[in-house]
Amino acid sequence: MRLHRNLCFAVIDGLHQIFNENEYADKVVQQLLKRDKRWGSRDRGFVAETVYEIVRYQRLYAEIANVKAPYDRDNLWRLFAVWATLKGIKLPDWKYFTETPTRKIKGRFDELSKIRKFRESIPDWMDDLGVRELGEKIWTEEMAIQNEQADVILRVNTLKTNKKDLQLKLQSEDIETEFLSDHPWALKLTKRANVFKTEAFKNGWFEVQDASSQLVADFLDVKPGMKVVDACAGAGGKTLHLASLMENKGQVIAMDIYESKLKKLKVRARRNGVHNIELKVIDSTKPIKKLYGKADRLLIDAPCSGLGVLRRNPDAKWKLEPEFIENIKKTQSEVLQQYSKMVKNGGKMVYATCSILPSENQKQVENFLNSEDGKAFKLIKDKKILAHKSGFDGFYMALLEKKTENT
Ligand SMILES: C[S@@+](CC[C@H](N)C(=O)[O-])C[C@H]1O[C@@H](n2cnc3c(N)ncnc32)[C@H](O)[C@@H]1O
Repeated sequence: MRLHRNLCFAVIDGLHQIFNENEYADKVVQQLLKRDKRWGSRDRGFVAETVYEIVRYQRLYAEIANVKAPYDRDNLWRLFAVWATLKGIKLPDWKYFTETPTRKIKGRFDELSKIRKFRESIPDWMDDLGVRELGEKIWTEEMAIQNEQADVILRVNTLKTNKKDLQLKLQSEDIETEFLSDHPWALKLTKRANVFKTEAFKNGWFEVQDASSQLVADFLDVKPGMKVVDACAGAGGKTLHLASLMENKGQVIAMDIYESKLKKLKVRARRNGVHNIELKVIDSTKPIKKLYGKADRLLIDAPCSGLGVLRRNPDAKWKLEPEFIENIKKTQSEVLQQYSKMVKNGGKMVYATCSILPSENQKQVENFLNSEDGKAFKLIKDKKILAHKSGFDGFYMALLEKKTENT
C-alpha cells in the first residue's frame, strides 16, 4: 500500500480532534469524509479505518512509540508510524518518518502483546473492572473481539417491505447482503458500503441496527393495538422496530430526557412510514406519573457504560471513567424503580443495556426484584449476549411481568 499525503493528513487531523479536543470518533470521521469530494471509496475507507484503528490501539501504540497524551502533531505522527510499521506499510521519506525505529517497534510490539491491557489497549481501571465482573477468560476473549471492526447489519422495515425484496432492491444498487439465522429481520452486508445513499434507505425500507439490538423489541412481546412505552427512546432505533412489530396499530409513547434525540426519531419515523408514535420529553416526573398503571408494555433501554459496543465506539475506552459507570448504575436503578410503575397489572417490561457488566445487568434486575416496588414483578427470562460468542454487539435484556392482583 502506498501512503497518500492528503489522506494521512486527514487521519492526523482526526486523531487530534479525538484525542486532544475530546470529540467523538464517529462524528469526527463523518466530518473528515466530507473533506474532499474527489476521494473514492478506497480513500474514504483508508481514512475511516486508519483513524478507528489508531483510536482502538491508542495505548499499545503510545507505549511502543514512547509518547504520552496530550499528543502534539509530532507525536500523532509517531502513533501513525507505529500503525503503518505494524501493518507492514513502507514508510515514505516524509520528514515525520525520518527517525522511525522500525525494528524496535516490532520488538516492543512482541513484548507488549503478552500483556492484555497493552495488547487490547484498555485502561488499567477498565481491565481490573472487567476481570472482577466477568473473570479473566471471558474478559480476555471479549476484549479481543471488541477491537475488531463490526459488521454492518440492517433491519428490514416490515411496514414497507420484506427481507427478500429488500435484498433484491439493494442488489440492484450494487449492495450484497445475506440473511442471518436467529435474526428474523436482519441482513448483513457482505462488503462495507454507504447504505445511506441508497434509494431503499431513502424510502424507509430499512434501518441500520445491530443484530443483538434487533432482539430487544421482539423480547417485549408486543401486539398490534397495545399501549407501549419506550422510556429511554433516544433517536428511536428500537421504537421504530416496536412500531413495525405492532403493524402501526396501537400506541408507542417514546420518551427521553433529551428533546434533540426525539426530534431525530421524528424524522426517522416519517421515513419509516410509522404513524403510531407519540413523543414525550421527560422534563419532570409528571409525564411518568401520568402513565402510572397504564402501559401494557414498557421498554427501558437504559443508559449504560456501552462496554458491549466498543467495536462501534472505540473512543469510549478513553472517554469512559469509573465514576461515570458508578453514576450510570444509580440512574439505572432509579429508572427501574420509577418507570416500572407505568406498567399495568399483568403487563410486561424489558430492561436492556448494551453493556456486558453483570453489575449493570442481572444485578440491577436482581436488586429491583428484591426491592419494595420490584415485588410486584417476576422475571420471565433474560438473555446475556457476549460479542465473542455471538459475533454481534454485547447486550443484556430481561423480560419481567407485573403480577395481577391475585397472582
Ligand atoms: C441506550 S440509549 C437508548 C437507545 C435507543 N433506545 C435506541 O434504540 O436507539 C439510552 C437513552 O436513555 C436516555 N436517558 C438517560 N437518562 C434517562 C432518564 N433518566 N430517563 C429517560 N431516558 C434517559 C439517553 O438520553 C439515551 O437516549
